[in-house]
Formats: sequence, structure tokens, C-alpha cells
Amino acid sequence: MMRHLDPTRLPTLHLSRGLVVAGLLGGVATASGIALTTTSGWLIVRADEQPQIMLLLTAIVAVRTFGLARPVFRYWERLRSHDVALRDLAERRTGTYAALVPLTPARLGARGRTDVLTGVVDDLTDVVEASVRVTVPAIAALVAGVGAAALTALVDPRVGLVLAAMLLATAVVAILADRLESRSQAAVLAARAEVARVVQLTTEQADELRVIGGTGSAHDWLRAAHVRLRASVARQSRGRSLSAAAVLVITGASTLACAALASTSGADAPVRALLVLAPVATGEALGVLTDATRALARARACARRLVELLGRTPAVVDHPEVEPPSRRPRGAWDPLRRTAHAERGTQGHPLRPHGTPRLELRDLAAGWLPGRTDLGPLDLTIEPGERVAITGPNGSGKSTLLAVLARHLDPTAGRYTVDDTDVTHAPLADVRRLVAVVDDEPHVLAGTLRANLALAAPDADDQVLVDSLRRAGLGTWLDGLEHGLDSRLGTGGLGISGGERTRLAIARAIASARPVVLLDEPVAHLDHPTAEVVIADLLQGAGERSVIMVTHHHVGLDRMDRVVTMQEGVPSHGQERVPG
Ligand SMILES: Nc1ncnc2c1ncn2[C@@H]1O[C@H](COP(=O)(O)OP(=O)(O)OP(=O)(O)O)[C@@H](O)[C@H]1O
Repeated sequence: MMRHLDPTRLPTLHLSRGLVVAGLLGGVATASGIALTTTSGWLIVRADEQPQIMLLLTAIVAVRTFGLARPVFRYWERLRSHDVALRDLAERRTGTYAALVPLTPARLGARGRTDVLTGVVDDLTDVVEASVRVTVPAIAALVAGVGAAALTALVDPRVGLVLAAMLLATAVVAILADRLESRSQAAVLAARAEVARVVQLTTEQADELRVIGGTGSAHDWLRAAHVRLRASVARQSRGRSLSAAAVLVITGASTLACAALASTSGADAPVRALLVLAPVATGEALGVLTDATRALARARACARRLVELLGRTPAVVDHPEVEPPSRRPRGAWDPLRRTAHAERGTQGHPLRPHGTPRLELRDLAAGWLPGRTDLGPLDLTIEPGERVAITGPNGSGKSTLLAVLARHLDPTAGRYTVDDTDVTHAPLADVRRLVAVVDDEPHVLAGTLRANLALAAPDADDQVLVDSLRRAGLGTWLDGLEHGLDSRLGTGGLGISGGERTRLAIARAIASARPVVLLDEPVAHLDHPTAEVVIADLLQGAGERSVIMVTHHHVGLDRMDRVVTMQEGVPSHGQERVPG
């Protein structure tokens, strides 16, 4: 079953069967290391007594066995734990992406999608890695420590007790180190964020600061932020070295105690060597616990960030009348080819327009944050098949208008209707299925060209995909590809230019057969002649679809039916018709 990230739980340390098995394998590897050191000690001292070689053979075989067992079991543990972690990561990524979708774009803040995704991927990796870096070593250390204490107790119970006390003391140090690390990590992160904030502010305002003679104060401010960062990093390093030193002190004290006890135990010299070496080898094995606390503290901070992000309430949700999509029949629906019929049932007001619908905004206002109006009140009608350009200065609400049309944002006042159906009463998925969105950051997945197109049209056959590429102006490019639709794009695949990337996004929109295409500055990064050709191809390829394009440029405006100029959230000079 798919495991979703539970926002109420910090999912750092969980115990699964696979992790326990990996921990046990790690325990055998660690115990083999301890046994290797102690039996080697026994062997060296016994060999010094020059007994008959036959007497040493058993120990020689044991040393070789432990020497071989350690890497073999370590390798086996790594295979097992990474297998569990990678499967866990894949499941959690799927669950996390599914939880992110309803938050896009309104609840992801002003950060770009790439930043959000990179942050989420890194955080999730750290959370899942904690299983390998914390749970597995903790189980392994426990198994090996308890095993070492129990076996030495058979030789001398007092030495067994010292090892048990050593295990307990190291566990206490690990818990304290974890607390210290959590606190210092929070301080370092805050100090680093402060340095970044000051650097950004002072560089952005450098000219103004120079004019008002504030450069010196800005430098002082930056220096103070650096001093705070250096102090918090130093505190963190002190905490780390203190905990590492504490484990060494515990190991040293235990070794001294064992040496004293061994000398009074009456055991022969080789066994005494074994008893003295037991805490040295065990201490080395327990040392990994303090390292694990770093991974744990980092994972906890990452989990907290993820929980905060995924716990946000989506800006747009289905009307209470609308049944969850999972309970509704799923059928291929293609509004442009007019193949599907309206489904009946308790689904609010299902949206199943025949052909391209009429979109109407009446007295509509919308805002990204509660109590704020970033758009409207405005009236706007998009007739079926109409091509409308939206222009205007930065922040005038152009992208917000597209967000409302795609139902990424619901109106705070007024109405948005599609063929006279109020969209807020229609299933969200129906509205979203009407629109294809192309923005200035089209994403190319690492995968085949076919997979990149199938993202928007999972049921389309190759002929439809090839046709979409040709209509988006990528025919010649496609003909030049050795493997056609099987060519790999993205990381490790074919390089692709900015123009080709934009055309690929347009081909996706065409392949999706959605009747309304929303474009947010699709040619922002292209040179003028390329942009002209891309827009011409786009409008031709769009066929009978409605096209609404936000743009800062004048490129392609003469090909549009209408240009709407926005100013502070409303159309400024009415709606201007452009001569054809
Ligand atoms: N995802 C978001 N979350 C919060 N506020 C947002 C978001 N997107 C836009 N805004 C805010 O809404 C207002 C209108 O922005 P919008 O992006 O619609 O303008 P725009 O005309 O498209 O600007 P630009 O030309 O710079 O893209 C701005 O104040 C902006 O800060």
C-alpha cells in the first residue's frame, strides 16, 4: 500500500521488518569486528607462548572467519538497508507529490516550483536516509554491544558488567548529543538564513545605500550576521567534539577497569588480553552512535519542514456536493472529439461541454491570501475558439487571471462560469481537465520523448503524439532524431534548446486535446524571430481551441483576436481589438 507522509507524525525513525533485518545483519558485522580484535589479541599473546601450532589452528580459523564475516555481513546489511530505503523513498515521494498537487500554486508561496521541488526532494531524502543512518546502526550497536557484554560475562561476569555499563553510558551520551545537535542545528540554520537575508538586501539596495552613505552600516550589519553565524557553527562543532570525546573517555575508562579486573581474574594471559581488548573494540563499534545523532537531528528538521508544507490547506477544494473523484467512474473524455457523454449522479454540476466552451467572468475578484484582492473586480468573456492576449505591467494580475481560469484559485467575489455552469459547483477535476497550461518554465522530464508527451495525454497513440509535435513546429526536429519518440530527453539524454522546450510544452498542450490553452509568457526566453514562429505555429496548431496568452512582449499580438491590458488587477483601457 502507498504510504503517504502523515502530517501529524515526524516520520524520522520507523521500524519496518526490512530495517530490523538490516540492523541484525549490521549487528553481526559489528560483532564480527569485535570478535576479530579480541580473538586476534588472544592469538598474538598465545603465539608468544610458542605452543604447538595445532593449538593455535582453531584461533587462526576463527580470526579468518571473523575477518571475512565482517565485510560480508556489512555488504549484506548495506544491500538490505538501501533496498528498504530506496523503496521507502519512492513510495514517500509519490505520496508527497500527490499531497503537493492540491497546494499548487497558491499555497507554495512566491518561491519558484523548482525551488520548492528541490527543497522537498532534499528534505525527503534526508528523512528517509535517517532510517539507514540511524535505525540500522542503532540496532547493530545494540546487538553487538549486548552480545559482547554477554560473551565476556561468561569468561568474567565483572567484565561483562563493565561492558553493559559502557553501553548504557554511550546511549546516554548519544541522547545528549542528539539534544545538543538539534539545538545547535536550529541556531546554525537561523544564522545562515540571516546572513543570506542581509546579503540579498544589501546587494539589492546597493545603489540606494551608496547614495545615502549607508554602505558602512550595511557592512557592519553583514559583519555582525557573520559573527553570529561563526559563533553558532563553533558551538555546534564544540558539541560534536564533546560527544565524540565523551565516547572516547568512556571507552578509555572501561578499558582501564577491564584491565584492572582482568589482572585479578586469575585467567591466563591470552584470555586477559581478550578481556582488555573487548571494551576497545566495543567502543569503536559504539562510536557510530554519535554520528547517527547528526543524521537524526537533520532528518527531524527536514520532517518538520515537510509537515509544515504538506499540512497547509489547499486554496481550492471541491464543493461539498461533489463526490470524491475516486468514487466516480473514470472514462476517457475528449471534449474536442465529442466522444463522451455527460455522467449523471451526485457530482455537483458536472462539466462536460461539447467542443470548446464559453468562459465568462462576471464581477469577479480573487486574491492569493485571505483578505487580499490581487485581481478584479472584472468582467471578461472568452468566446469559443477566441485568441486573447493579456498584457500589462509586473504585478498587474495577469498570472492571477490565468490561475482563476485554470481554477488554481477560486473567486472571492463574483462568478466564473463555463457554458453557464458555475465552476465552483463543478468537480475541480472537470474544470482542470478543460485547460492546458504552458508557462515560461516548461518542464522536461528525464525520460523518452513519448513519456514527456504522454504526461498530458496518457491514452494517446503514437500517431497523435507525432501529429502534436508536427503541429507545434517540431516536425523537422523529430525527423532528425535517431530513435524518434523513443529518444531520451533530460538528464543523461538529448540536449534540448529553449525554443524546442517551449514547443514541446505546446505539443503537450495540443496532444492533451483540452479545449482551452492558457499560456503564461511562453516565449519569454526566446529571441524575437523564434518567438514569432513559435507563436504562429502555436496558434495554427491550436485549431479550434481557445487560446489565452499572457505576454510582456508585442510578439504575436497581431495574430490575436483581442488584447486585454491589465492595470492593478483590472483591464485598464477596456478591451482593445487588434486589426487582423
Ligand atoms: N503564488 C502566489 N502566492 C502569493 N501571491 C502571489 C502569487 N502569485 C502572485 N501573487 C501576487 O499577486 C499579485 C499579482 O501577481 P501576478 O503574478 O498575477 O502579476 P503579473 O501581472 O502576472 O506579474 P508578472 O508580469 O510579474 O508575472 C502580486 O502582488 C503577486 O505578488
